[in-house]
This record gives sequence, C-alpha cells and structure tokens, in this order.
Amino acid sequence: MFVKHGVNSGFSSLASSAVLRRQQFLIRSLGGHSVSDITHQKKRMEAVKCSSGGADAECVLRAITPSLDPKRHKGQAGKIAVIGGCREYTGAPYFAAISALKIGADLSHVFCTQGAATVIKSYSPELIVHPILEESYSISDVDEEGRRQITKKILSEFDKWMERFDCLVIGPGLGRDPFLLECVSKIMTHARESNVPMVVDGDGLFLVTNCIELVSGYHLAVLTPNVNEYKRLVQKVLGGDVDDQNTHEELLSLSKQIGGVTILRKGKSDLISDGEIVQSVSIYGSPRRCGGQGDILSGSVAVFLSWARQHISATERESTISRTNPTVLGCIAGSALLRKAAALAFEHKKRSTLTTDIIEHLGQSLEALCPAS
Ligand SMILES: NC(=O)C1=CN([C@@H]2O[C@H](COP(=O)(O)OP(=O)(O)OC[C@H]3O[C@@H](n4cnc5c(N)ncnc54)[C@H](OP(=O)(O)O)[C@@H]3O)[C@@H](O)[C@H]2O)[C@@H](O)CC1
Ligand SMILES: Nc1ncnc2c1ncn2[C@@H]1O[C@H](COP(=O)(O)OP(=O)(O)OP(=O)(O)O)[C@@H](O)[C@H]1O
Ligand SMILES: [Mg+2]
Repeated sequence: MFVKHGVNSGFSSLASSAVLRRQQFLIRSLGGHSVSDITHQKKRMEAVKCSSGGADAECVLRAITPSLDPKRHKGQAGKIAVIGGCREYTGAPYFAAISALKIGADLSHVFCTQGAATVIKSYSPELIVHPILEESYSISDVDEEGRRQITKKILSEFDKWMERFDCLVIGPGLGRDPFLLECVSKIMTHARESNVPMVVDGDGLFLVTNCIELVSGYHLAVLTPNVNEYKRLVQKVLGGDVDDQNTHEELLSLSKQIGGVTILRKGKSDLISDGEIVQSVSIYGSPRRCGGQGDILSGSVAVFLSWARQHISATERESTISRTNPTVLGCIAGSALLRKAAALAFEHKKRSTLTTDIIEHLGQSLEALCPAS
C-alpha cells in the first residue's frame, strides 16, 4: 500500500516516504520507463501534495472554484452537455445536468431520445434539451441507407453545438440500444477530434468497455465506474478479476493501460488515477445507496474539470494544484462535494434520503467551502 489515508481527511496524497516504493512499483509493473519518465512522475507525485504537507480535497475545491465576478458573462462559468436519456431512463440525465447547474455552470444541455426529451423538460425548465437520438425500435422499418442518413443527421445536429461545450457527460441513462450506442460512439469520436473533454459514466462505460479505442490515450477523458462497471473494465482491459488486495496498483495499471485516461473508481472511498498518481477521497458521505448518486457525481466532475482547466490556464504553473492534472482535480472536487452534500441530506432525511435531496444540498455544501461573497 503506498497511499496514506488520513482520518476523515479530504483526499489523501502519496506520502513522501512512499514515493520510492511507488517508483519501484511503477518500474516493476509498468516496465520500460526511462529515468526521465520516472523523474517526471516523481515531480507529478510531489505536485499533488499541498504546501501544508497534506493536500485535501477541500483545498482543491476552493482553489479551482471561480469567484462570482460581475465582469464575467454567461457561459464563462461552464457549458456542459449530458448525452443520455432514453425510453427507460430519464432520471439519470436530469440528475447529471441539473447538478451541473446547481454547482455553478451557466448552461446545461441534454441530448436524448424524443420520448425522453419531453419528460426531462417537464422536470426542469432550466435545462436545454435536444431530442436528437434514436433507438432501434423507433426506426425498425428503416433500411440500411435510411439509417445511415439518420446517423448523419444526428451527428450534424450535435456538431452544431459541440465546440461550445466545456465538457460532455456521456452515458447517464443512455441505455444499451445498439443503434443509439453506434451513434454515440461517432459523437465521441467527433468530440475527441475537437479536444472536448468528456466524463464517461453509466451506459457510456458499457460502450467504452466494448470499444476501448474510443477513449484510449485521450487525456481529456474521465471514466467514473461503479463496482459493476469497474469489474467489467478490469476484465476487459487487464484480463482478470478485480484484486481487492491491490486496489491502488490495479487502478494505476488500468489507467496506464488505457493510455493515461483518468479513472474515478466509486466506492466506500473514491479512488482516482491518471496512470501516474493515485488519490483517494474518503470524506464521510451517506450510508444511503439510492440510485442516482453516481449521476450527480458525473455532472459535478464535468463542471469542476472545466473549472480546473480554466484555473490552470489562468495561473502560474508554480502552485501545487496548478501542476496537477485537471481531470484528477475535477474528480477530487466532484467526489468531495457529492459526499458532503450526501452527508448533509442524510442528516435531514435519514432513511428517506433520495438523490433529489442530495441535489438540494449541493449549493449549501459548496457555500460552506467557497462562500459566494
Ligand atoms: N433514476 C434513473 O433514471 C437512474 C438510472 N440509472 C442508469 O441506469 C443505467 C444502468 O446503470 P446501473 O447503475 O444500474 O448499472 P450497473 O450497476 O452496471 O447495472 C446493475 C445491473 O443491471 C444490469 N443492467 C443495467 N443496465 C442494463 C441494460 N440496459 N440491459 C440489461 N441489463 C442491464 C447489469 O447487468 P450486467 O451488465 O452486469 O450484465 C447489472 O446486473 C445507466 O444508464 C444509469 O445511468 C442509474 O444512474 C440510477 C438512476
Ligand atoms: N459504500 C459507500 N460508502 C460511501 N459512499 C459511497 C459508497 N459507495 C458509493 N459511494 C458514493 O456514492 C457515489 C456514487 O457511487 P455509486 O457506486 O452509487 O455509483 P453508481 O452506481 O454509478 O450510481 P448511479 O445509481 O447514479 O448509477 C460515489 O461517488 C461515492 O462517493
Ligand atoms: Mg451509475
């Protein structure tokens, strides 16, 4: 074990005494690294330590959250798009998209199927909903050429908007319809070509696990697997079962194997790796495991990732935080905020705590860490 866990601490960083062991592990498990690679990794590891000697998630969250500056215009605090929502699921994309707004993004879009769109719009007038996706059942009488035309239209509709987004969230409530997933894989390819960051969750992970090239080597991609999704990823990429004795090493190898994609493994503690470092967030959350908490997380990570990128481009690369991978910072902040909000919601609602209650506490949790004025 090379990650030190602080009691109730935000996120625990690599203890300096563990750096050497970590280097040895990297050399053993990853192989083929030059001395300069290792030195670079060592620098990165040191970079994630706070000046106080023990970085914590709240410190990251505070650093990357932008102030409410009256000079800023609409859109500068973030434009997020969720790609998800189908016949079965309308809650998941709503949770992700509304969480992004509640945290402080200016605009939140949802790209979903027609049937899901009306429902999602009725949940909230704040969301901008695009009913562009199609599932196989709605085009069952369309021939091959017709399907090609539909795919082309979906892509051109999406492309009109794509470059305006600071981050995409791909997968909450997307479903597993083959035609729809095929279209979404093309959307992902376009987004990647345009360097648009993406958080892949839920059925997006089902898609990516079966077609790892979609994200492999893409440094602006974040995967947020739950226990099942992680198991499937490990089986596919590392070719074995999950090893609960070596969680950090396994996550590091998994991320490395997918070319440095950032992975947030959800669980009792959230573990985050970009193939170079491993961080854990273990702030006390809630004992309720109602569905939808992962969706809040994916929307939150998208916003914080965008803010982390803004923060890094606006500051000297000298501070500890600004030298850390923005995708990792986004994961740390998103995880910390969700857990705080879940804890607050549980204090009020106990056994009846639902995802909507947690969403209602996102603002209060953020305010406690970063007062608006
Ligand atoms: N209120 C809402 O709208 C919410 C909607 N949600 C949305 O639900 C979707 C799935 O996410 P999840 O978390 O249930 O996935 P996960 O833990 O892998 O599966 C659990 C078990 O179910 C099965 N299974 C799942 N989907 C299947 C399918 N289409 N067809 C067949 N089997 C399927 C799966 O089987 P397996 O794949 O392991 O064989 C496993 O045994 C995703 O879009 C998410 O965003 C959630 O965010 C919660 C709130
Ligand atoms: N055992 C646990 N103890 C405390 N917190 C947990 C536990 N498991 C998950 N969490 C928290 O809940 C969040 C959502 O994780 P979860 O595993 O429920 O995702 P999910 O299954 O994708 O959710 P969803 O129902 O939205 O799809 C994680 O970020 C994590 O912080
Ligand atoms: Mg999920």
